[in-house]
Amino acid sequence: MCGIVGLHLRDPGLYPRLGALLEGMLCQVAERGPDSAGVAIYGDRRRCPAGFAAVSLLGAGPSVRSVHPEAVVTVAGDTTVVAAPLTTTALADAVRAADSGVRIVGVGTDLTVYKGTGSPQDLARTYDLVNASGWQGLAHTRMATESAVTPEGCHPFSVGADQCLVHNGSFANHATIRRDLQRDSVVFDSDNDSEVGARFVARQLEQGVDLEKALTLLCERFDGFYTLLVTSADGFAVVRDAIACKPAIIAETAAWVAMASEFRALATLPGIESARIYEPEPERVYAWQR
Ligand SMILES: NC(=O)CC[C@H](N)C(=O)O
Repeated sequence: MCGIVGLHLRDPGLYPRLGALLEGMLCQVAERGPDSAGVAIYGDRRRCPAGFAAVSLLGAGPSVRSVHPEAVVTVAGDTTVVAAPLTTTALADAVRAADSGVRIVGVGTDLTVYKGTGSPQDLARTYDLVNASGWQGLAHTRMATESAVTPEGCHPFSVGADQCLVHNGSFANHATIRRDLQRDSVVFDSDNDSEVGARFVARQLEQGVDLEKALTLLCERFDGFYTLLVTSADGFAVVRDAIACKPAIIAETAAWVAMASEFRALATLPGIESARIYEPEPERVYAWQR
């Protein structure tokens, strides 16, 4: 199990409703992942003001408040979000200097990430998801297969600026790929197999490969089961393994692109009656750009 939902808005008129639409979608896949739930929001200027960077943190102490005089700090359950008028690198460095025990689980100039264990419905309230606005968002409900039920093991895995990956399934050869990446100095935050996928994609993007190609390379390298939704500063992409045994459905209208593990999560989106609805084919990358 595990539930995935994602919404990429094309119509700016819907931006104020992003969080409310996403919360409705998330609640429809709650029982697919009762262990934990995570959310990523792109473009909510209340959470990450224009000209600011934001970092999402686990295990943050009060000292992170001192990173910048204009810092905006929000605590949402296990996650603390700190936004400040700095570059992403300067903010991450300042946060680590202020609190050496903190784990950074999201960073970007347009992105805020929330993770926690517990019931997805409760967590949606904790993250104040209903009031989020923005142009893109995704959410994941987790039933753990590969690592402990902890906030660190929760998806999304956001390991590069403004990037996120959520996964339904399990990678069979993740330990081998983890070792290969570690040999190339890649550092991991959790034992989760999905983090290996996120680190692999981040590495490709870092080397100048686009999101579509990065996911094609992932299909060549990773064995096992997966439906993945991967997002970047301007992208939204879906891919499934060669057997495609994990469910996925995509719907598109002129106003939005949406994907979910199950159709019922899409059933109440505005305009769904006239959407183009289809099941993504095995090992084909579906990608959209803002
Ligand atoms: N049930 C799933 O799809 C789990 C996804 C992933 N393997 C994890 O443990 O987080």
